[in-house]
Amino acid sequence: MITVESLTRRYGGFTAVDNVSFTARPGRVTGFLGPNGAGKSTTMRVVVGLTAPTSGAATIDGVRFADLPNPGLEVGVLLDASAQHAGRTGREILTVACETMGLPRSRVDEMLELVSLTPTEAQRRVRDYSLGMRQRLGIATALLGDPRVLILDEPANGLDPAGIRWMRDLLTGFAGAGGTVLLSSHLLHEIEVIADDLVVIGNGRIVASGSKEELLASAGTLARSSSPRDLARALDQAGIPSTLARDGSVRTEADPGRVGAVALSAGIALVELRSSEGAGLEDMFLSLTADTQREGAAA
Ligand SMILES: Nc1ncnc2c1ncn2[C@@H]1O[C@H](COP(=O)(O)OP(=O)(O)OP(=O)(O)O)[C@@H](O)[C@H]1O
Repeated sequence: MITVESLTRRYGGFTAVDNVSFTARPGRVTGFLGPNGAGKSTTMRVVVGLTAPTSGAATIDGVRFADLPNPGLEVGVLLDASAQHAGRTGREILTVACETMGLPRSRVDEMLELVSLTPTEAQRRVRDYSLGMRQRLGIATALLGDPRVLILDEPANGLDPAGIRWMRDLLTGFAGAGGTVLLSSHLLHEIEVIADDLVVIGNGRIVASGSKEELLASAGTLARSSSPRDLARALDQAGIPSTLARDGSVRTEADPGRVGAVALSAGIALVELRSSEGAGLEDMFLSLTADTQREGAAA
């Protein structure tokens, strides 16, 4: 289990991660979502001991990553596939990692086969790898020590469609066998398919967390009118918090009936009123992070 408790990370006067708490549990894939610059990578870097927290803590089964005696045997990490030693071949990278972890060399070939890197590709220097090949090598390195926890930042980045499906099956199988997976991705469809739990972050703060079903079921209502500001104001006056996206849609946790009644009594004509339930992860993500999106929420 990964536990993040009241984690804050500041850079000078800027707070990149602000009092973040969540858990990623065994047997489940936890999707970590948020707009660009929301604080996902910083949080993951703190979890794996690459960045020190300003305050708060992150532990893996109760132990800080830095205190794990042989971390590669317990936690598989892929944060930046391009950070691998560019002058080494894929095979060399896996061989060195095997030696560091005290594993038999036979693991190298097992992992190369698992991630579908051919013997010829394994002899090539990493600087000549495509992004998808680097990603596959990074996954091979993460899985080398047969860990029970995986922490992956954008692992599907650069993978071809077959690679994405392979990754999906791999992570689902890993969690199905009792492993813990914490996974960040901008590919919301991928997350929707494989995640059991979601943690959504915006501007360094958690804006939602819980099981995927729970969060998707509470997606609320979307309304449109030719005077969206008036609608948002009328809802506010009725004690219903709402978010006005730049595309003019108004989103709220209240049910459509209440929103319709407020619009009617305020004399505002609605051109669209619907429950966001079943609208999927993209709608939920845009709605939850509307205040923190650079572009404002899309339809
Ligand atoms: N070493 C650093 N010094 C100063 N600011 C930093 C540093 N590392 C990260 N930040 C800032 O912290 C914020 C969070 O960055 P982070 O990389 O965690 O975001 P992210 O959610 O992973 O974004 P993306 O989806 O774009 O990868 C950003 O504003 C970033 O510029």
